[in-house]
Amino acid sequence: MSELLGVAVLGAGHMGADHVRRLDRVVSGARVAAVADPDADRAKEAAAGIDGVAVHTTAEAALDAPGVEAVLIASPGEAHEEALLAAFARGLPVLCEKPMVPDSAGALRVVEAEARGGRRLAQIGFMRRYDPEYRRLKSLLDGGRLGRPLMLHCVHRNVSSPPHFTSAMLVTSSVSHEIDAARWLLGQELTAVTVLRPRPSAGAPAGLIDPQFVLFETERGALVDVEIFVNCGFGYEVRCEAVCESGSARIGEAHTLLVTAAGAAREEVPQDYLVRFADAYDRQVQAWVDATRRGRVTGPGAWDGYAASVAAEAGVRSLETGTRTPVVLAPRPALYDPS
Ligand SMILES: NC(=O)c1ccc[n+]([C@@H]2O[C@H](COP(=O)([O-])OP(=O)(O)OC[C@H]3O[C@@H](n4cnc5c(N)ncnc54)[C@H](O)[C@@H]3O)[C@@H](O)[C@H]2O)c1
Ligand SMILES: O[C@H]1[C@H](O)[C@@H](O)[C@H](O)[C@@H](O)[C@H]1O
Repeated sequence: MSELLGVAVLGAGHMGADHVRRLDRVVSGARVAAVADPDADRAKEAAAGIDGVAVHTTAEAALDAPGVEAVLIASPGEAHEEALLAAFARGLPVLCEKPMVPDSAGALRVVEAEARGGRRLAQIGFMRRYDPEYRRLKSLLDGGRLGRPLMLHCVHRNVSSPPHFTSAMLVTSSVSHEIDAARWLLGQELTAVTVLRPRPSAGAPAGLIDPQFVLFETERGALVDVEIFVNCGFGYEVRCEAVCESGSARIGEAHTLLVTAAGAAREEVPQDYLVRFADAYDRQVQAWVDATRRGRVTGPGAWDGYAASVAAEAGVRSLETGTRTPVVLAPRPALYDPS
């Protein structure tokens, strides 16, 4: 491995361009070796000013570019399976943005391909596991001081959704974060999901079912509720309250800037995830680079990506049918046994 890990970034949109900047200027131990986007101008713009970077319009060409030793996938979810399998075929470690693969059959193919190779290569971009507030909550719950967790109440609000966003994506793209956070915080698999439709907001694009109210059940009887509202118009808000047998703990309310002026105090609310989770993305990518350089995967992996896809797909079915829907996972390959 070279002195600086050579990373190919696939997809140079909102997240991809931000990850290119992060790898180039924030994170230590890595460099951007290639950028690929079918939109050549976008790829060129993201790579501008970086020495020795190859710019391509296909993922395959970027993976085969000189000096590429690892891959960061930030293309749309539908392109992830092909990119992951191409990276595995070359033995390249990967950090893949969520959702790993939006449909569970494709996600299982990724798990099976990695398991066949006998070596963990993929980390999935569930960056909340690196957010300092989420980490404090996790340590508190693991420490057991509050007793067993009984419920998680989660709020996930976006100012607005991108034009391509569908009603299913509220679950597969947005709630995928709560699915992973709940599995990680509670150390339990989800077993069933029910998605309810509150009265639709007049602020949502026509036809989009927004907000939605999602209720997960877990294998040891905890309940997790999630308000997902992606066109709330007023702020990017992510909160989580854990209610345990002898206490509760809440995160997500400390991200405001309090400005006092002209006889009034005003709190500024972040408007998007790049602001709210800036620190988490930096920590996530640094941890991935460090682990990759040691030949390891230490973050959420392909099994976590698969489990999230299954729960989200069951959620979409529940949204369509209005009924409680079981979450059924395939047997977990030994490669993913906890170490
Ligand atoms: N972790 C987070 O909080 C977070 C936030 C936003 C987006 N995301 C995820 O990041 C990914 C990208 O989202 P985005 O908001 O940047 O989307 P985007 O639409 O802004 O960018 C996607 C880019 O990928 C390019 N692309 C399309 N097909 C490609 C392919 N086969 N190979 C390479 N590039 C391809 C597109 O031309 C576009 O430039 C998605 O999986 C999304 O869910 C994660
Ligand atoms: O892709 C984005 C991203 O994952 C954000 O973290 C989430 O808040 C949005 O709802 C989702 O659309």
